[in-house]
Amino acid sequence: MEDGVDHLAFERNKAQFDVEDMKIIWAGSRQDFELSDRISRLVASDPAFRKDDRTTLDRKELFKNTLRKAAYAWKRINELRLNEQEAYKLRSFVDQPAFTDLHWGMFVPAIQGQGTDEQQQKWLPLAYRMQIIGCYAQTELGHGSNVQGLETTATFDPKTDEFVIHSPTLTSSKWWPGGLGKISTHAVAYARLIIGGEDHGVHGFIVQLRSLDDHLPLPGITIGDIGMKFGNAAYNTMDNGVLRFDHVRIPRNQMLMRVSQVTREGKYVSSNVPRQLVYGTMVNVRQKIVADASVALSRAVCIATRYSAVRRQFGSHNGGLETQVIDYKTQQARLFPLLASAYAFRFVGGWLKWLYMDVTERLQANDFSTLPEAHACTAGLKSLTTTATADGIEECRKLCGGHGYLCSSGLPELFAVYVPACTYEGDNVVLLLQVARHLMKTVSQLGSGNKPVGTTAYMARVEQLMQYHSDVEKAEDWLKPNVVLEAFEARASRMSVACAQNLSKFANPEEGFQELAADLVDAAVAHCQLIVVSKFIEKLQQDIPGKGVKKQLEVLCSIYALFLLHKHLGDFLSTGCINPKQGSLASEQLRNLYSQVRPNAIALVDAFNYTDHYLGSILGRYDGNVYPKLYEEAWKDPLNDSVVPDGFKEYIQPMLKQQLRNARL
Ligand SMILES: CCCCCCC/C=C/C(=O)SCCNC(=O)CCNC(=O)[C@H](O)C(C)(C)COP(=O)(O)OP(=O)(O)OC[C@H]1O[C@@H](n2cnc3c(N)ncnc32)[C@H](O)[C@@H]1OP(=O)(O)O
Ligand SMILES: Cc1cc2nc3c(=O)[nH]c(=O)nc-3n(C[C@H](O)[C@H](O)[C@H](O)COP(=O)(O)OP(=O)(O)OC[C@H]3O[C@@H](n4cnc5c(N)ncnc54)[C@H](O)[C@@H]3O)c2cc1C
Repeated sequence: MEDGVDHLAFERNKAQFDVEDMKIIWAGSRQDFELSDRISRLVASDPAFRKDDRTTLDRKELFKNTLRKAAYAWKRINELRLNEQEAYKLRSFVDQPAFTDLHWGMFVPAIQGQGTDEQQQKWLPLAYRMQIIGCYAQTELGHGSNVQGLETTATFDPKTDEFVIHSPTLTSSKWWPGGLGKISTHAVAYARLIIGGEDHGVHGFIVQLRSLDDHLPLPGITIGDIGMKFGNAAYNTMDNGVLRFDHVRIPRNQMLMRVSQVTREGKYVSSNVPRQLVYGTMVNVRQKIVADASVALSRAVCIATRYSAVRRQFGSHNGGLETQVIDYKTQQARLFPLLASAYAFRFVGGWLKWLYMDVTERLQANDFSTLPEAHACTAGLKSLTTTATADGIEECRKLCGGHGYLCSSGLPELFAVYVPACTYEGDNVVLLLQVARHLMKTVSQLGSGNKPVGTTAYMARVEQLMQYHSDVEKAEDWLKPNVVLEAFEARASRMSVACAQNLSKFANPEEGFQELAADLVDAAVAHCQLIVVSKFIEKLQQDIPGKGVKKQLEVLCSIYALFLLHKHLGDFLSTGCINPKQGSLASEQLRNLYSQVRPNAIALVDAFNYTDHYLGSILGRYDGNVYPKLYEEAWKDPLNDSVVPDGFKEYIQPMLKQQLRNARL
């Protein structure tokens, strides 16, 4: 509370649960909470990390400022001897996309996942000490989604024991990699491996791009930034780059050789591992993106919830206070499902992290059985959560009315930084089509003795689910986890089965897949929503300590599920899982649940434990002291540096004088 007054204290006093205990649940454990709390305060209290001036800087200033912060963060990480997890937290709380995200988030994991032991021993220590800085150069001007369509070539030259990396066409120029444009010294670059004229498909190669002495591009390398992106500051702190190779030579041992190798004689040898492991880094990052979705959405929801309790419109009687906008049922129906989604994504993110760790351990033991499940879950949940989060942030902006459109609300920048998550690491529709393929394969194998496992295990009960009709009779029935779960399972399996039946009418299955793509995407969404709902329900079956905490989570879980049911009512009705009366009972129950959340709303967003620095929003201030601070902030705008603006005398005054002369004539 910067001015010592807590304008939201009366809201905080209404809470029916222990917010400190909820903070632990949100963080994952007491240890995680303490770590986040400590590092976020460290960043917030250091003036070198201030970010309130960010939207007024031009691109060059902004970029230089990003470099300064990244270097300072690295200095602090070393001075304080932070471990990997603490360092990651520090970079996240600095809250400014930078080349370091790609270095630590993709370059290092690509070498860890796809490099041999020898390659890891050579490259990782350099990367860990940041003596080299790397990026992930996969996407090209002509191809992003279609990885197999990449055109860059890596041709083996047996005479010199080297690969020749080349960009044969304009469209083969690497385009988009973060950190590439101005900073990276190295890249893991993806290229088609050509040996003796034979194309062995796309593989990863470690390529040095710039001199470690003067940072100039090495011979044969053309490199630069691809230009200004959506939003003002937002993602423009990142140097997304373009790169062309003109017959650049690298030693043979710089091909990442865990999945397949090229021998000195030029023989291509595949290890006994699936070739899809070349895509492993993307699976890793998609998993992280799901966990991050809950962070981005919760930030927006925290801002919109606090501001909705501060903002008043209409309803004043006899000069009394007007109504807090959070009390309007329409505001609740838009805001509280987003609050519930933030918690839902938090828990499914935690589960996905476990799934990823599990598949990683199995892969190390040469067990590849859960790879398709891990790919489908990471792809589908990345798509579902980023779409909902991007839409949710924009909805939060609207929930804040006009003031939400000000940069000082923090929401425009949050949206602009976040929205490319719907595209990067796989376009969300393209990824849902991968889930759909997994579902169609699962359905086609039903009855073959190949029992569906993991998140598709419910399909084993397909016959029962095809017969299912909800037995909900009253609104409270929708609070029973099994009732909700069965309805979601029945809807998802029926949508998948309907797609499979329609596909079977096509002589050419691939043609059918293209034709039915929109329905397949809907089926994939239904399946992914079921995963999120079921993981929320599973979370509630764990021991949840703290006064009133479990009750609040039960309410949020029901809101999340019933909101989806309400939003996709067409699916539930058209598949015959529920009838219209049961649909209206779900809506009735939702209204009850919103009333239960209302007194707890502020405490539920306090549980995210965000500092004012991290939120970066006047509307979302912890103390709710919005109006004086908005007023104060306006005067800081560079336009207000002078009373008469630059350009007035040049352009406006002559116009005014001309009008005056005309009027006199
Ligand atoms: C924390 C870090 C900061 C974040 C900053 C983010 C910065 C952004 C970085 C980037 O964007 S990097 C570039 C990311 N690019 C993409 O995500 C491209 C998206 N495209 C693909 O992933 C793939 O090309 C595709 C869409 C999955 C299709 O691939 P392909 O044509 O090769 O496959 P299919 O023929 O459809 O499938 C073959 C077979 O392989 C299975 N499979 C596909 N992908 C994977 C995978 N990642 N892991 C495991 N298995 C995979 C697929 O299911 C098929 O299986 P079967 O049906 O044959 O059994
Ligand atoms: C901010 C940002 C950062 C990035 N960082 C990196 C990075 O560090 N490294 C890197 O290598 N790449 C990076 N990328 C690139 C990113 O991974 C690609 O943009 C992404 O994979 C989408 O590919 P695309 O651009 O080719 O889209 P396209 O595939 O061209 O998509 C265009 C449209 O076509 C549709 N579409 C495409 N294929 C199909 C299909 N089979 N069926 C139906 N519809 C289809 C899509 O849904 C979309 O609507 C970044 C991108 C952005 C925006």
